[in-house]
Amino acid sequence: MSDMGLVIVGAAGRMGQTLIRTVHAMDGLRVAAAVERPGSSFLGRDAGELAGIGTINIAITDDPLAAFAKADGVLDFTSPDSSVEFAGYAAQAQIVHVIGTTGFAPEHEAKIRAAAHHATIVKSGNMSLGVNLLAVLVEKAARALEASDFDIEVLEMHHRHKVDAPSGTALLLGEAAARGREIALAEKSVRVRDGQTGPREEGTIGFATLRGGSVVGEHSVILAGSGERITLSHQAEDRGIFAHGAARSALWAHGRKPGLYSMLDVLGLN
Ligand SMILES: NC(=O)C1=CN([C@@H]2O[C@H](COP(=O)(O)OP(=O)(O)OC[C@H]3O[C@@H](n4cnc5c(N)ncnc54)[C@H](OP(=O)(O)O)[C@@H]3O)[C@@H](O)[C@H]2O)C=CC1
Ligand SMILES: O=C(O)C1=N[C@H](C(=O)O)C[C@H](O)C1
Repeated sequence: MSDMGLVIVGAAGRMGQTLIRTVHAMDGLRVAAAVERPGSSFLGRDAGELAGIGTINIAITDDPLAAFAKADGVLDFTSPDSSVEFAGYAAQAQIVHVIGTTGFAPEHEAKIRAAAHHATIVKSGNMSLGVNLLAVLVEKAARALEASDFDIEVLEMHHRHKVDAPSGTALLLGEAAARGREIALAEKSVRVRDGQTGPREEGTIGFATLRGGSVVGEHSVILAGSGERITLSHQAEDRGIFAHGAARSALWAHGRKPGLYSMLDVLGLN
């Protein structure tokens, strides 16, 4: 069988460059095209040279429709509005769309669900094996420990360039805790605390966000009881873990029927 051809959108970004290196090195996959925005200073540059692996004869283009038409799938770590647009194109082309972008509003999520009637979409706030396994552990811990005894807080730190908060991973871990507690996260999350907050409300899930320097991604879920505390955590040391998960998702999704899947489906952890 021929290699699966993938379009990397946002090819010049931190994840885009990591994806170019990962896909180029991986058996069964090839870089079919690399896309940046119209007007980008990277247009026309060779995607391999930009990613530090030498020429791969793929010039960065601003034409996603033409790129999607000749590919089997798309790896997308861009922005919420762009990912919604790309999901529409992936639906038209009836191909695989792996979405790693974070920071979606409910309106974006609804449009992605609609696109998944025709595209095979894998979407996750964190594509690493470690974080998805952590989510399974968090769900179990939250189920085992009563809300009256243990409070749950999610703490995250990322590099100074990150534009959304809480991180997609923090929300994914919060959702896992909420599943364990059989509550709706949207009704029980406390995303900001400032000033005279009053005491902590039992059963809520709190979020705290740190930003600075070059931190790739650190997450802790703290289950705090009286006299003891459990901390489940993950440190990402290299963006390659996310790119590897995205590439693996594309291979898993290839030939599968349209729908909206998660990394838990890909990893068989669901
Ligand atoms: N799920 C996961 O495992 C992970 C998710 N992420 C998420 O991925 C996203 C990107 O992160 P990161 O790589 O650090 O960000 P960067 O800003 O470094 O990269 C994003 C790139 O996408 C480009 N882009 C945006 N919109 C378009 C468009 N319409 N067409 C073509 N190119 C576009 C940007 O161009 P421009 O600068 O011109 O806008 C930029 O080059 C974030 O949402 C982040 O949270 C990151 C790591 C792991
Ligand atoms: O923006 C990032 O860098 C990351 N974003 C994802 C998130 O929002 O959780 C995943 C990872 O932590 C890196």
